[in-house]
Amino acid sequence: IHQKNTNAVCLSRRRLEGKTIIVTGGTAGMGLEMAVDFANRGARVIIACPFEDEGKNARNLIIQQTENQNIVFKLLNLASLKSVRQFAADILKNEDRLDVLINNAGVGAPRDKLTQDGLNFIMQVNYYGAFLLTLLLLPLLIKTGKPGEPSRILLTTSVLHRIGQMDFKNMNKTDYWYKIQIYGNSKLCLIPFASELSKRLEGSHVVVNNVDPGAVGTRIFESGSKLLGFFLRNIILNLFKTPWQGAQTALYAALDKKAGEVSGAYFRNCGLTRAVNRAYCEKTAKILWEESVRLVQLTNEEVEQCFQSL
Ligand SMILES: NC(=O)c1ccc[n+]([C@@H]2O[C@H](COP(=O)([O-])OP(=O)(O)OC[C@H]3O[C@@H](n4cnc5c(N)ncnc54)[C@H](O)[C@@H]3O)[C@@H](O)[C@H]2O)c1
Repeated sequence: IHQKNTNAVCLSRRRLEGKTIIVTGGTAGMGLEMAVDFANRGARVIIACPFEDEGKNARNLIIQQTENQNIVFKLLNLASLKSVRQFAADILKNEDRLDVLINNAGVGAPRDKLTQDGLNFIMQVNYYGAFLLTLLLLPLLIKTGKPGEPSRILLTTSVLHRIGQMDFKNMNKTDYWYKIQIYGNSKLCLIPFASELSKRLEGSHVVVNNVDPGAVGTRIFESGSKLLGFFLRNIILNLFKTPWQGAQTALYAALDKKAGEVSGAYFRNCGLTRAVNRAYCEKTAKILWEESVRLVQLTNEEVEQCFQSL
């Protein structure tokens, strides 16, 4: 239904005065580019990550570049269920609206195998953390969305979802031969999550979509290996999109009028496309939902509360 923009640049001229946008990981890479763009359009932009210095520097840089003072940095560690709950509670208490939630933060290389919550580190940052945060912020998103002007949730996936697996008996397995497998698993989970959530939000003015930025030259896959680091910096990164280019699909999905008319969809290169077929199995999506609720330790009453204002 959409004309594909082959230059893959978000052409929207929409202004965002009076709107509030959260960009997780809006402190580096593509997230920082998104935050600068939203700030230039006049939005209140909340950026979040677990690193105080990175966050403060990013906030200063955005204010300097855009002259928009309405930029907030908040600590958020997606690898901790407690931190996600604290961040969400702070937002629900202090913000009166939330127009766009961009679940952008992600990690590629494992730091710790398991987190304090007993979950696989990459799975928790890339998937469970985004799952919990999104559910907890639903009341504010539902309150903000209006007919013709929905609030929007974006979930950042990757072409690597294609190598992903979902083994419900072993969701937090760490001993894969290729570490990139866990990254693929986490990115695959975000697709049935978007489908299932979009169904549960039917009748509301909230849309939820996946965005796939393509291959982008950021620090995400930097590891301790000097040789790999050399290849990444000098060879691979030059072939990839720049962070600004990589940010364009998320900007399109957050701003374009037509992109706000679909839910449960997958965007790449500023246009609609589809994920791998098995990502759309309804039965799998339902099992994944239940399993995720259990693993992020949400009670059924809490889940009901998230949707209460529907
Ligand atoms: N770079 C690529 O080629 C590529 C391709 C497809 C998808 N993606 C996805 O795009 C998103 C952005 O990646 P990027 O390439 O800009 O990476 P990046 O490493 O430059 O930025 C990642 C951001 O996430 C934040 N972050 C890291 N750990 C966190 C945690 N525990 N809690 C909260 N925030 C945390 C970082 O502080 C940073 O702001 C990620 O979800 C990534 O998986 C990237």
